[in-house]
Amino acid sequence: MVDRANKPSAIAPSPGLPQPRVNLSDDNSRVTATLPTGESVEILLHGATVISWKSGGVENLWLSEKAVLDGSKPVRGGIPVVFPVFGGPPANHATSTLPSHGFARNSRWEYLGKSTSESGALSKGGDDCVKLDFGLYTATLSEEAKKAWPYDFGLVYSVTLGKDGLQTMLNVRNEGKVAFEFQMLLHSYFRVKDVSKVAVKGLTGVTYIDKVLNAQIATESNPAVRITGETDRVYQSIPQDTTSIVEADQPRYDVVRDNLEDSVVWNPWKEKAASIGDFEPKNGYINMICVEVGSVKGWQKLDGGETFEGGQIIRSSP
Ligand SMILES: O=P(O)(O)OC[C@H]1O[C@@H](O)[C@H](O)[C@@H](O)[C@@H]1O
Repeated sequence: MVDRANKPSAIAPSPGLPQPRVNLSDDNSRVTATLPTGESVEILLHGATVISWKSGGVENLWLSEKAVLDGSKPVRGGIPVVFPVFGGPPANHATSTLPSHGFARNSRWEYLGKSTSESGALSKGGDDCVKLDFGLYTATLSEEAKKAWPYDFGLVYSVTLGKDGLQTMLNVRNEGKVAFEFQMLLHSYFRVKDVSKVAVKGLTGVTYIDKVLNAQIATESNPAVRITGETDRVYQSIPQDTTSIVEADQPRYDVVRDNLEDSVVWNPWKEKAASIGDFEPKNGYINMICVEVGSVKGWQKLDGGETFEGGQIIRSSP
């Protein structure tokens, strides 16, 4: 055998790349995931509520110090999932006996497992993001909720943590033969340093219902919506996909809607925060703003076997 002068050296086996770490707590109450680059997310099985999302070492979500995390009531803060009705249910509708914002945020979801994907919206290749799936079905619903909303449904909520952001998607499936109508909303509480320096952009020209002003209907003329008092507005049929939260003129969060047309902008301000028992500290309204993506104008209707999927990608600039 002739020895080649420029024999290639043996290819070294590629060292194991660091993987995302995923942990289900010993009491089966929460799932945490951390990327090798340091980003992390924490989700309670109660409500499939994301209660923490950190990037660049900074917490992006506001969580009340008095938030009840034991499953006895919805979580005040993080990202509660609102389904199948937004706000107080209307009389004469199939949701009429449900609690405000529905049952999803107050039900125990099942953890369906993790996957890493190279093709997701937040992936740039390799194992650089992790997707956590949670399920809620008619069979696992409380008897009370089952009675109040007697449809055969399945929800899969996927939370994907990437280096560049967080994606949360809700998939709704009608598992039965009878059609049902629903609304959905992802009630994100964003953490800010000082809400008086915040502007919400991307809503110009959009019609909204002002819940603080007796549900008066108005059109947003301001390219930068500022929060100067109690704010509770339901922006409808928004043509622009992205709503941006800017703080002290610096980009802070971009909220990109996926197959959802509406967004609620909410801040309780001083008096309302004082009246909410689990809202602490009482001046915490200074450090939060809710921009909640959803489908809340009218109803989504699903016939038997049909599915709907909608959600958001949030990018943070800490
Ligand atoms: O206190 P809850 O049920 O969590 O709701 C908080 C707020 O949620 C917002 O989505 C509503 O527009 C507000 O009207 C409401 O006050």
